[in-house]
Amino acid sequence: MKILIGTNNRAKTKAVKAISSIYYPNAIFENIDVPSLVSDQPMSQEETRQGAINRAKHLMVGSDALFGIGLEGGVQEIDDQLYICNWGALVTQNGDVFTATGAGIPLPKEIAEQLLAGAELGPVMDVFTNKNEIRHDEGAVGVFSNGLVNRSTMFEHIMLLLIGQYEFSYKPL
Ligand SMILES: O=P(O)(O)OP(=O)(O)OP(=O)(O)OC[C@H]1O[C@@H](n2cnc3c(O)ncnc32)[C@H](O)[C@@H]1O
Ligand SMILES: [Mg+2]
Repeated sequence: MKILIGTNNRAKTKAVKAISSIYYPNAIFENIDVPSLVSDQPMSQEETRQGAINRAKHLMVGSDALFGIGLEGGVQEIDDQLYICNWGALVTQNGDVFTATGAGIPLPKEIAEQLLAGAELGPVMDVFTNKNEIRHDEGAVGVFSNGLVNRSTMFEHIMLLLIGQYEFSYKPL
């Protein structure tokens, strides 16, 4: 039984494997770097959700896998604050699409201003933290939650919501 992961990002991959392995212990995982077909830095909930769906759908074209998982990070402006937002999509072999959204916290003003000027969160966070590629590790959510919720834990929650909906929909009543 194969599960496809639409990214090479390590934080996302860790979340998909951790949660899927609980429910499908025999699963074999394959990472495929599919296009999200949205901006590199999605700027709304709608765009972020669409990126996750596009990735998952792309994975399942002509595939015999159990399902494909697309995970996407973005930001959304509410009331002069820029919140990170996160979405996931699970697409099955017969084309069913399940979606779920995850945690959101506001970014500090100095970070938000750079994103609104066209920068991407990943590189901006690396400069801010003086680290390399934190999008593969704790991520912005990990930094600004003081390490209490890191990027992969946050995507694990989305994975639970996706697999939960998938299992519910195929459950005999
Ligand atoms: O390879 P992919 O799967 O695209 O992984 P990614 O890290 O680029 O993740 P997304 O495209 O889903 O995220 C969109 C942008 O926001 C950045 N980003 C999102 N969440 C982040 C986080 O928690 N910490 C740092 N950067 C983040 C990311 O680097 C991108 O610039
Ligand atoms: Mg990306």
